[in-house]
Amino acid sequence: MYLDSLSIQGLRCLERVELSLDSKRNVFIGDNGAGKTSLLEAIYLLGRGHSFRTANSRRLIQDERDQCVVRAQVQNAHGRLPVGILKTADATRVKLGQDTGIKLSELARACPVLVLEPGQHRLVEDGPVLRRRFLDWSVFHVEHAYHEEWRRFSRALKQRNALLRTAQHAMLPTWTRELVSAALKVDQFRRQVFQELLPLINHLLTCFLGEEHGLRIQYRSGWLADSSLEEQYAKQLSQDVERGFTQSGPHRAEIRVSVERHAARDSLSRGQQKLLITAMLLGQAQHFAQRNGISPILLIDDLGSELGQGARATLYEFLKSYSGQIFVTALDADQIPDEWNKVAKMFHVKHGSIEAMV
Ligand SMILES: Nc1ncnc2c1ncn2[C@@H]1O[C@H](COP(=O)(O)OP(=O)(O)OP(=O)(O)O)[C@@H](O)[C@H]1O
Repeated sequence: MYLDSLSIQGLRCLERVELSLDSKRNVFIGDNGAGKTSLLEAIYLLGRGHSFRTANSRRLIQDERDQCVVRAQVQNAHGRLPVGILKTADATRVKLGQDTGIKLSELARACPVLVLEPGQHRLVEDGPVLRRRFLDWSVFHVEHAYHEEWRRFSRALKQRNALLRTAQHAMLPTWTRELVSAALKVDQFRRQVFQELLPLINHLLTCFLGEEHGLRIQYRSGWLADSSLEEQYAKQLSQDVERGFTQSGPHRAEIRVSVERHAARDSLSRGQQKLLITAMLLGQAQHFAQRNGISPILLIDDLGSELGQGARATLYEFLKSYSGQIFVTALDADQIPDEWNKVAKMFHVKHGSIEAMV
């Protein structure tokens, strides 16, 4: 699966861009502020429905415009599929083939994409939400029943929370039973996928940080391990009523990353954090490929920045054997592995316009 061509209109400084792409490696070189990250943002938008830099679509849309549009031809095992996404300040419209009104989940399946970019230190530094999303991306892409179970869980949680806030609790046992049933499924999927991901990530951590890295990554379900979820809901009922929400469950799950009992965010340097995140994302890409037989699109912003020589060599080695399509940005061509000069398609980015180098 890869993007054959790409068209962008009205996204940040990219007024109108039309590109014919290489199925494997595409490199974008340009000065600060030229529009390189915006290009990656456009591709990410196609596969995720939102930006990795902002939750506010208005910022993504070029000043003076009221919408941005990204279109691509996806080449997959069944042939060519046109995909497109249009964003206004408060709406998103998706097109797959000739069909409009498509759900974002369908777009995500057609165009799986992962990004490695400087802002991702938040994956380590922020609370559990981003790490849950990290795991859920993998679960969604390898366990197709997961999405429905997650929706069932979210619906039951919403209903239970609404009931907790009223004085009418007659339906509470029914929705609690539904919540427990969906929660256990969600947890089971997550736990299984986490077990598959972990050895891949650990192997990459060893490559990047050496045998003695001391990092430990654990999955926590979102409720205490010493009793069943049903028992915990029974025990916590009066507190849940008092607070007006359900305190335990998959919505409180966590991927805990620690070094010698300390949270990773308190004990790793910025560079080590970057290596940890790189290992997590590359492990995720490998896992996707093992389970689906195809590799997701990899977006790498500012290739090689903040990495020492050894780590950079490990990353280049990984990318060399990566079978999926890769998009990288860099300030200078000398940040790009030498052997790529012959095989990659090179583009020059300047003031929001992008030209293939000849
Ligand atoms: N909504 C917008 N409308 C128009 N221009 C915008 C908008 N948002 C950002 N820009 C401009 O887009 C330009 C491109 O930024 P981008 O982050 O893509 O650059 P970059 O090439 O990745 O730079 P760097 O190497 O410094 O990260 C910036 O100059 C920024 O001012």
